[in-house]
Amino acid sequence: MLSISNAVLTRGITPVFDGLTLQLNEPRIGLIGDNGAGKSSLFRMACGLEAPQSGSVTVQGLQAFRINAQRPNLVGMMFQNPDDQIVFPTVQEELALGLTATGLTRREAITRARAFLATRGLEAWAERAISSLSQGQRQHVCWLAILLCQPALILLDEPFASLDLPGQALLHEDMARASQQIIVSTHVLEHLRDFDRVIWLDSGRVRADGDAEAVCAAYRADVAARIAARTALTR
Ligand SMILES: Nc1ncnc2c1ncn2[C@@H]1O[C@H](COP(=O)(O)OP(=O)(O)OP(=O)(O)O)[C@@H](O)[C@H]1O
Repeated sequence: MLSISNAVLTRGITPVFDGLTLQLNEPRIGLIGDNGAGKSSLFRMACGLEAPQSGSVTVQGLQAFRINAQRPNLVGMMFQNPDDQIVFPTVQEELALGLTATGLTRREAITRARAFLATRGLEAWAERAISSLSQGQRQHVCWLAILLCQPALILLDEPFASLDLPGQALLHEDMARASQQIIVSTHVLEHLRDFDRVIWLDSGRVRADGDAEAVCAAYRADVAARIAARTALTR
């Protein structure tokens, strides 16, 4: 599905990836690693927001930078910060945005968005101003927008970060039901327990890749060792 081949990405003078290669085909893939490891950058390349200076990134064989123009519903991305994503003032307009990209008129899209909110018991949200929602509620709106549009590949960048416990449980349930490929970056490793594959990124390189439990255990052990070394230094 998502193929990254020898991608080199540099931001200003900061090297992010220096020849990253990954074939991502499993239904559920987790991305873990320290702050700055490159998780969001990988997502930005995968949805075509950022192109590598060399190498290629394709989704279903289509160059990622062409997705927006040629198949806008191929990849759905949920940003770490919902305010980087939401463009419309009300919930129903925001949800309708992705639907209009699939060919519906604005009126049809709004009707569909309202009906969808009703199926989730959230009809009261339809005309609510986005600015009146909490951070977690905005993240929920971004997730609803993805569910509504049903993109083939879903990228979730720290989707649990602002959600309360019921919201996290709901997201889990929705993900379990979804038939699409989903790639999730998170610092909360428990969320990846049932995943098919986890990749640990370390300074833009793949440090470990494979079984979810094994990769998470390796990362936890590395973090514990670093903390212990730091504690020993400060004694
Ligand atoms: N807007 C930016 N301008 C310049 N460099 C950036 C920018 N955003 C990220 N970087 C750099 O790109 C590299 C990868 O960052 P990225 O955001 O992909 O990491 P991440 O793994 O998603 O981190 P986090 O866990 O904090 O979300 C880091 O070295 C970071 O400093």
